[in-house]
Amino acid sequence: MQILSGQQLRALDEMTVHEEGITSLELMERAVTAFTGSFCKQFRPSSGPILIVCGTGNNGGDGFATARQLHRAGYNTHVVAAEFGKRSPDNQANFNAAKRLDFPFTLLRAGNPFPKPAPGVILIDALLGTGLSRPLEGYWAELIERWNETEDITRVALDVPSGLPADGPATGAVFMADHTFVLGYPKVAIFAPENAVYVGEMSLVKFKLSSVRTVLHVGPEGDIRPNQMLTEGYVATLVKKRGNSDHKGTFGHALLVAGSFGKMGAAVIAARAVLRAGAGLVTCHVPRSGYEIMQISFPEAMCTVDAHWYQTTGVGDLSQYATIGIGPGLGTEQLTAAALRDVLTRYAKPLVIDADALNLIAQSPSLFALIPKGSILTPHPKEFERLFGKTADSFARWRVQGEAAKRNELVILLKTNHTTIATPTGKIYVNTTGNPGMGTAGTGDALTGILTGLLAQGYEPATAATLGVYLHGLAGDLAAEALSQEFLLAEDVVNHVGAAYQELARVRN
Ligand SMILES: NC(=O)C1=CN([C@@H]2O[C@H](COP(=O)(O)OP(=O)(O)OC[C@H]3O[C@@H](n4cnc5c(N)ncnc54)[C@H](O)[C@@H]3O)[C@@H](O)[C@H]2O)[C@@H](O)CC1
Ligand SMILES: Nc1ncnc2c1ncn2[C@@H]1O[C@H](COP(=O)(O)OP(=O)(O)O)[C@@H](O)[C@H]1O
Ligand SMILES: [K+]
Repeated sequence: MQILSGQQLRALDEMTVHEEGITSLELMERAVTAFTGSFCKQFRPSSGPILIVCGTGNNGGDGFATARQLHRAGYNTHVVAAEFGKRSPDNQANFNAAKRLDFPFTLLRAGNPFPKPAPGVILIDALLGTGLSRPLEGYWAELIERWNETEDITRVALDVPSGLPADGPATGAVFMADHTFVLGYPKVAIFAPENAVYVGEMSLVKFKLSSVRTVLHVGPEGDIRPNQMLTEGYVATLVKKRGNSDHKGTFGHALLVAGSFGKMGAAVIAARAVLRAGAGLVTCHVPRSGYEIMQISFPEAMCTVDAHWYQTTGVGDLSQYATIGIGPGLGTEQLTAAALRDVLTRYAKPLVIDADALNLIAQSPSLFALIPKGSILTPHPKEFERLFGKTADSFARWRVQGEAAKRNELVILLKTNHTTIATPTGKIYVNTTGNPGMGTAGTGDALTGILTGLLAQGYEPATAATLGVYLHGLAGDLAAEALSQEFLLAEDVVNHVGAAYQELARVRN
């Protein structure tokens, strides 16, 4: 699904009004009806009294219309109408309509005593939406800060948390929502890891709008940032069907170069993931000390053994492998750097490069130029920084990520709670699966194995990366559902890849 900028969203509203011959007020009512439909599924009239704080723009207009609809649906509703500017016409119309109804309605001007929500209140923030033009300041910033500190209330943001710019870093006060109901299309700021604290749990509220294709030419121009949100429906279409006569030769033979003394677990986790993702065969190249560990832990894997007892110093013939995954637990010794250089020099097909292989490349930048086109790099933010330098925030990081992927014809991941996947064509996907339970040792190794397993099966690199990242997060979600986030181990993620495939098959059929 397309991620739209504030400018594109405004253009889409105008296009919808124009194409359908409706008024912008009717469009607002449509958006709010979709929102209250979604809201009422999660919060019942018995969930608590509703306090809706409305600003003077269209976000506030949505707020007044929400109050009217929730009041009619039997919710105990109270409106606070903030007065900090001139009301937009649709805001004024919904303000007037809400005022005529018999629920508590308070006008709030800068300097008034701060309204204090009672314990148990569900506070709906409709102060500011995508029209934010400067940071929140003074009285209104303080109001937001106070509400952020109020305990025993549930904070719900309508469209975006007030104070959060749709397209750039937040600089002033921002409402900290427990739950954000995003209207129409996702805005990029909600995916920045530093904004997770403001967005909380996200729901996308869908309603009828014109085709996004009509506004893709709208700015900001030259902006490099995530432009596609991965959805289950889309990812499900990426999974290849298996032919009845296919066999382990068809599904590819992957080489995994991973593990060193004390870090053989990374190699075992990744090797399992290669086969669980569906590859036909996996051979693991391991140091001598890792041979028995691998054979006993994972008998399905074959092994080639390095001359060195503790680390990888040289990998043999590469010609038989459909792809290579290199890096998990590899260590960063000089002898291993030489082995990596040798692999990158001799192997021309796309491979998966992770962890210590990325650290080795960061230490010897001349290795970067040797990476075969189409390869998938999987840094987490620290590894990303070592490779590409320091960046101020996610927006700067996304730009560097997108530019590097395009310039070098690589697929570059940035692994976070919303992993982004930059492709050589300039698309940047953002992932929507995964959970904090996956912040546990070895889940990155599992991802490397999954990606290697998909490349081995002949998936194009960008497809392997988008499907692999989504599948990995979905497996983590299903594992957390079954076991709890706290209990989760990397092997649980690998063990739920099957259930994740089944879920994708269900969505597709
Ligand atoms: N397609 C959609 O998604 C739809 C979205 N609508 C709503 O429209 C909203 C956007 O409406 P607007 O463009 O009117 O924007 P806002 O409702 O965010 O408000 C903008 C107003 O606030 C003022 N303002 C901006 N920053 C301020 C600050 N820091 N302090 C004080 N005042 C500030 C502006 O000067 C302007 O008057 C969306 O967030 C959404 O809620 C719906 O009404 C219609 C359909
Ligand atoms: N809060 C979270 N939400 C979603 N995914 C997460 C979260 N925390 C971690 N992950 C995922 O878990 C993986 C961790 O990878 P990495 O940091 O390389 O771990 P390791 O080095 O231990 O294998 C990444 O794919 C990351 O996206
Ligand atoms: K809001």
